Amino acid sequence: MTRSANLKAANDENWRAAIRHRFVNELLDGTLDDKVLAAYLVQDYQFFDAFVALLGQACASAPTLAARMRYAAQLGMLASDEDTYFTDTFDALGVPDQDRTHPELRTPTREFEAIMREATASRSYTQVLAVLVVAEWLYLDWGSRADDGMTATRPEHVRWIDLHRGPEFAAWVEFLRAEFDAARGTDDAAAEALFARAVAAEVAFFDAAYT
Ligand SMILES: Cc1ncc(CO)c(N)n1
Repeated sequence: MTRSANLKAANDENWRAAIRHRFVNELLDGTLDDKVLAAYLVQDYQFFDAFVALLGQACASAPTLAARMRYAAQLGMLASDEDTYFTDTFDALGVPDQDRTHPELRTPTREFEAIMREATASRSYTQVLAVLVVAEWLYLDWGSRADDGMTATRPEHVRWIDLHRGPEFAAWVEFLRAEFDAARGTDDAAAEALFARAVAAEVAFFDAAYT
């Protein structure tokens, strides 16, 4: 098995808890409460901030121009499609400016920020990728559940689902996994620990939207 597949299997319980989470079920069904979606997205916009910084570090730490270009392209997508989704949905749900820029951070958001800050500060391609692989692969896994049929119809739901499935997003995840599986370093233990913490944080992040 590849390193990424091994680590996913080692964290199978939390991984499955995340992709089958009530939040995902209700999102795909289109029954998600607007308050829950807003609470989630307000926290996720802060996640997004640290995530973009982490991708910038991946671009800096990548060993080849080809890989750097892939990160640059993905950063461009995030700055357009994904950032626009947040803004449009905050407008649709009436989220005030303060909550878009300076919300009170929930515990799982703080934990995710700590994980991403740690990976970014290490400047280690392996550690950066450990976190990116979890964040993107786990989201592809729940997003792909919609391929078997979903009943969500509102743009606030459908656009978020569509950002995390389909051939382009799947190819991005394949790229990240291949980079992670090929990366060689002396910090495999640190990368494995970050991977496990990130999977646990994904479950807690969904939980927090309901509290
Ligand atoms: C918490 C979380 N994990 C992963 C993603 C996808 O990168 C996201 N937007 N939010």
